[in-house]
Amino acid sequence: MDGAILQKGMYINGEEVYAGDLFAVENPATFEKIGYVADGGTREAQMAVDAAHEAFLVWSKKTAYERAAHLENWFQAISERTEELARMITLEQGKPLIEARGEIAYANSFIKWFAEEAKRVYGETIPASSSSKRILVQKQPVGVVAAITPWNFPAAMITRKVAPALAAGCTVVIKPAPATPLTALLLAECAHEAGIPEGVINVVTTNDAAAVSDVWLEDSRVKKITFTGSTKVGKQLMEKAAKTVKKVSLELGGLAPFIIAEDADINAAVKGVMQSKFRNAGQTCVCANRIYVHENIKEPFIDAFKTALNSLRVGNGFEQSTDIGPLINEAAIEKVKGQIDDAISKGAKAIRGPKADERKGFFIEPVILSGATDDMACMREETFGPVAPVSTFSDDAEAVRRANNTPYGLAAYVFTKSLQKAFYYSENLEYGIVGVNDPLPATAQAPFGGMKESGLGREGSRHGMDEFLEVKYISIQL
Ligand SMILES: NC(=O)C1=CN([C@@H]2O[C@H](COP(=O)(O)OP(=O)(O)OC[C@H]3O[C@@H](n4cnc5c(N)ncnc54)[C@H](O)[C@@H]3O)[C@@H](O)[C@H]2O)C=CC1
Ligand SMILES: O=C(O)[C@H](O)CS(=O)(=O)O
Repeated sequence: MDGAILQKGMYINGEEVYAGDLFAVENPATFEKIGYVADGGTREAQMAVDAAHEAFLVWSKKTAYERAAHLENWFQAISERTEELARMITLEQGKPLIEARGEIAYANSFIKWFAEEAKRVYGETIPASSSSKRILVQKQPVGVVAAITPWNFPAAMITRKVAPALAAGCTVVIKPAPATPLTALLLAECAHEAGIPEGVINVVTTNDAAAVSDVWLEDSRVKKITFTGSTKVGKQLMEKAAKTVKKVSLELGGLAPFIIAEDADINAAVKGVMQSKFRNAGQTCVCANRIYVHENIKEPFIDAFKTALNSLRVGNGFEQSTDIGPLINEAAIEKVKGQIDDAISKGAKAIRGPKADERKGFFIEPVILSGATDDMACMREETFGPVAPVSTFSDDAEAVRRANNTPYGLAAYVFTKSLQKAFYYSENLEYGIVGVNDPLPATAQAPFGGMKESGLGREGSRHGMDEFLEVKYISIQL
């Protein structure tokens, strides 16, 4: 092993912990090893819950104002290390540096938002039907929370869970994706610097996700599982959580329809689909996955879309000209290529954008698939890549029917200038998030989450606090 590069232990009970083995973290744009990280197992998983449980007894008894102050200090520490954090995201995940900087700001906005929400965890009194009784309702933290997070937003998917958990008075054990553990450890370092007490935040890095998460799922001291990732894994976690009736929040896969109504501003629609489709190389759960354009405006839309596609640059995220970085791994490349081949075999026409310079890396050029039909894999399965299938529709009812014809229900988009169409679509689309002329709706102030098999619960907004709180009814007989 090259001793010159980064070597990091886990962060448990305020200390750096090694487990004997290490696993490598590689740059998806160059295949270079950027660091080695401790490969935790069941012992470290247990240690983390022990630490979080001990810390919960004190952290949960702090006032909301004390917890808010700690979160504000964490926010400040992250703000001061934004560039370092952003560069780590680009190194281990590949996204363009400008997007990585944006992710740190987005991640930090949850810490700022929930530092404020901590002070607004209101209870209530309810008029009793008996004159000799008084009814109180209090909200209390659920306890130790286990967070299992993905590689596509290695910072934001952690703070979107940890910030409300800490604000509510919970403590956390985190298992980041093995592809992007270094960002998670840097966030923990910022929390340590900010003075968040030992045991409140714990990070267990591992190449054996199931071994670590099974310890947490079986431990009755862990009261909640919060997960972002594939629907397949989300279902497995939900099933295992049932054994100890843990609370569960799931942000799972999407299959976002992007509908362009007959009256839409075509240039605005093209700009919107470029932002939604190609952000993070298409590796977001809310990316436009299926583009439905009214048949009467298909040609001008495709022409404008093709021009915009050709302006994209594929390359290393550290190069200022890069719009699309690498995908996360070989399996992602194979999955995306498979969907493209399937579409072409079923009659789609591929309009390919610029290739990456010939060099290493999990690069794939962006592509529009014109003439897409709903039987194609790219129209039925989450792509997680820079592929834009375009299909036409004749009327709004058809567009809604086809958009809803999926087990997924995370995000949907509609571009129109008509108020009537805006309300028709937004009220009839079966999705937790509907962007009306807005391709980038995600923000800390708003509830983010899916319907159907795209998940359970909401992250962000005041709703994000409820996921980490128990509602206690206190009845007093006078
Ligand atoms: N909704 C979203 O934001 C995301 C959706 N995905 C979808 O999932 C597909 C596969 O991507 P992956 O990164 O492989 O997602 P994944 O669901 O396999 O991984 C997400 C997290 O779950 C962990 N994990 C995996 N298997 C586990 C198990 N059996 N028990 C406990 N934890 C486990 C991983 O280590 C990672 O931390 C993507 O192509 C995409 O379609 C992936 C990442 C984020
Ligand atoms: O998991 C994801 O892909 C993110 O939640 C998407 S967003 O929050 O950055 O829009």
